[in-house]
Amino acid sequence: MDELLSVAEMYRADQLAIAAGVPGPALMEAAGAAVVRAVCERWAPHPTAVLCGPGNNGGDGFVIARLLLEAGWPVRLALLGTRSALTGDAAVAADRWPGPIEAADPYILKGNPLVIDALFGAGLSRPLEGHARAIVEAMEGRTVVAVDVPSGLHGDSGRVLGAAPQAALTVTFFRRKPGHVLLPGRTLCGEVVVADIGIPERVLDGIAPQTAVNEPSLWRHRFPWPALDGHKYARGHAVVLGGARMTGAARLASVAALRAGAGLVTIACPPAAFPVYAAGCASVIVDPLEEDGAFARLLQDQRKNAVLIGPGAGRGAQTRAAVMAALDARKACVLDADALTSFADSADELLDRLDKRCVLTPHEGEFARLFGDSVGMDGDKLSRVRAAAARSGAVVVLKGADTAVAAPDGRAVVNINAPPDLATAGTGDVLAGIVLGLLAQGMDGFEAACTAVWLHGEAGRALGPGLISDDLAGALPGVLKALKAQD
Ligand SMILES: NC(=O)C1=CN([C@@H]2O[C@H](COP(=O)(O)OP(=O)(O)OC[C@H]3O[C@@H](n4cnc5c(N)ncnc54)[C@H](OP(=O)(O)O)[C@@H]3O)[C@@H](O)[C@H]2O)[C@H](O)CC1
Ligand SMILES: [K+]
Repeated sequence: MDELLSVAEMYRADQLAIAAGVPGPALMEAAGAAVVRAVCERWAPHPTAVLCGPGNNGGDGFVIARLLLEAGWPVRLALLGTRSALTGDAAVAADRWPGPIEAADPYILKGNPLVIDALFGAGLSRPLEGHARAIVEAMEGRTVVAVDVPSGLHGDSGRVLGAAPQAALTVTFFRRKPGHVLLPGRTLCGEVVVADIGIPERVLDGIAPQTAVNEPSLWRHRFPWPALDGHKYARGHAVVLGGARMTGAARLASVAALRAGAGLVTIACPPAAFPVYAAGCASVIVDPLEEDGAFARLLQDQRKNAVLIGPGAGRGAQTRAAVMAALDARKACVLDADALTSFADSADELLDRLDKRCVLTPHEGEFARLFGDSVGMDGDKLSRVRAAAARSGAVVVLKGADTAVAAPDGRAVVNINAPPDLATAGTGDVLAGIVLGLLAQGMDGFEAACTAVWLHGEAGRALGPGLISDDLAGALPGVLKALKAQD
């Protein structure tokens, strides 16, 4: 599993490693050596400036400068702050640096195309200002190798505090932090190398991380592959509420639910729209809702076990009533788009009714409308999605290029396989449909959401530039085949 450790958890990992007998200076030596290894694998020796900060990130810098010098590289080292203010392992590392210590002014970058950024790492505590900010800004246009994180990037949030350089390579230690995968951090880090510096894996038992990169090892063992002796009803009967006018959304979602493995999919729609839906995918059942209360009656069929409401549903009382009908019928639910926005003025009415069999799939705008009052929009993506899941009791998928998924019990993942090509109309409807298809097959809400987000990203990658949402469901068989081959 690819855990993501918060800054506090990373410090804990350090302490646990030291308590287990790995000396602090040995960790710093290994950290520096790992950076040098990564650098030497990518570049031939050329003039390099190592910028060291006042803490242990700077200590790593002193090790790196010494090892590069020993490897024959032309190296200059500059320190932000004074040598006498260095303490602990950083002071030990500075003692072992044989060369001059220069002042960290932008001029040191002149003539040094490669910059090792060891100014601030996990200990960044406030926005960069003044001198620190000036030297970070002066790195623009150079090839930057960041130690742990680009200085100014916060390891928990992925946000920039004041300024941060664009790194070509970031070498971090033991595990990545959320800031390496959340935007804009992920972009600023460039290539990320995770180095083993001798922290024993078992320290994770004492930390029990709750955050991970979304990858198949988290949920593959629960994927509902069809049984040889199964039949279609064993694979669930999913229902999609179709709207009167934006009919494409429900059609995209229904096909995606089928491709994700649901045994049957029904679109329930206004009678006037029946011909449009019926002319769509032949594998989808279309059921016109002839009179008031017809949707609730349709859901009385116990075999219909999962419901999607929102894509193209229209905003207002009718959609709110449909959501309440699905919740009253105790179906596994995916609520997306208009189903979320319809509760913008009465969020608590919805949030008080949800449970972990409900998956909400908002983008940032829908999230603000539904959770703006209870959770707020100031926090980073991971904190907000976690707070939203805790508030609602539901699984929340906060969509974007760095989609994050949280369960009400505190578990969360960040998804990293989605290409930018997925930023096109209708792809959210397809995602909602994949979640629906997995819920219909009995997957638990959090696992269904994580699986769906990953499958959606892989389908996007398989198609690449030029993809439109109509293509995505068709790419799922190939993605699923490859996933199955890994078993
Ligand atoms: N297992 C590991 O991950 C290992 C990591 N190592 C490296 O250690 C750093 C973390 O070191 P730490 O000393 O805790 O923190 P930093 O070096 O990142 O920064 C702390 C100093 O920076 C000052 N600071 C913080 N923010 C600012 C700012 N905006 N402007 C100016 N100065 C700032 C801070 O000052 P305070 O006043 O806040 O105290 C500190 O002086 C980790 O990232 C790794 O690189 C080890 O090598 C071992 C293994
Ligand atoms: K750094």
